[in-house]
Amino acid sequence: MSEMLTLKNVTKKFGGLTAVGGVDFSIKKGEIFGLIGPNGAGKTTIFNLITGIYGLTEGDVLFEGKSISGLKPFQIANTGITRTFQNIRLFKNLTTYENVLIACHKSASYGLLDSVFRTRKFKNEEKLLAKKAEDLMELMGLTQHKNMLASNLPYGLQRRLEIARALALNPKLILLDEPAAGMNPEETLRLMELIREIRDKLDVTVLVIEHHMDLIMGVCDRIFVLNFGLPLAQGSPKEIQDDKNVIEAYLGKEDE
Ligand SMILES: Nc1ncnc2c1ncn2[C@@H]1O[C@H](COP(=O)(O)OP(=O)(O)OP(=O)(O)O)[C@@H](O)[C@H]1O
Repeated sequence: MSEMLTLKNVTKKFGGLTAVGGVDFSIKKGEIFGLIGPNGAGKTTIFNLITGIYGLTEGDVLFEGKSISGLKPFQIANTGITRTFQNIRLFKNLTTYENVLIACHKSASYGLLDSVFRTRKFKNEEKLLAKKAEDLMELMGLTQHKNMLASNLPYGLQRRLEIARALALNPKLILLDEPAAGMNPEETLRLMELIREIRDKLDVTVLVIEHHMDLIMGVCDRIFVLNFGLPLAQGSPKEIQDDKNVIEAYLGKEDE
């Protein structure tokens, strides 16, 4: 498996606070990679550094072997990295279908005149984009809620809709920021299956931040643990579960 994303000595300081310091990890193509750590450990900051929302203080981020540090967020999205957010960001007054379809239109190749004169090119492409939106809704279990306003969807489905929208941009790598937040155990289990399907059916590599340990341990190939912005451990779910430092970071020392 070739390396898809590589973080080298990734560091972000906010004034005197080192939110992320000296983080190194590599994600291989086709992996489901987990990023965990206690609250405030720096996980979302790492997503913001990868996607260009924040600039790096030190270090480098490479995507498919090329540095992407310094690129603007839209340029990074164009290389094939998309994400979801901890606080859901949907078009609340549009339907499920419209939310996905708008994102699909990012890949439309027809011009303004084609759309004004409704040329054959326009009509053919519109059909393909509609089919793509339908397929994504099907994959994410949203078809029966197609015409519901995003604001009226139950919370768990809004999270799935966010993922469908991120997938509509044809990513090679998707970053999921706490996708199971607010979900019940049954919804979380379904989400685990969906994350596997995204990797297996769409050939998308996944980097996921999550506090639900059942999800992380059940779905990830490898896991990276951050504590106070610093690397704490890296390994398979079993290795992480048995790691003394990780147990201490989450539960505290036995004699405390
Ligand atoms: N824009 C910012 N300005 C100043 N400090 C920030 C900024 N963004 C994050 N921080 C700080 O950086 C640290 C890491 O925050 P971050 O949100 O990345 O943690 P997290 O691991 O994602 O936490 P959680 O699990 O609670 O979402 C925190 O101390 C936070 O207050």
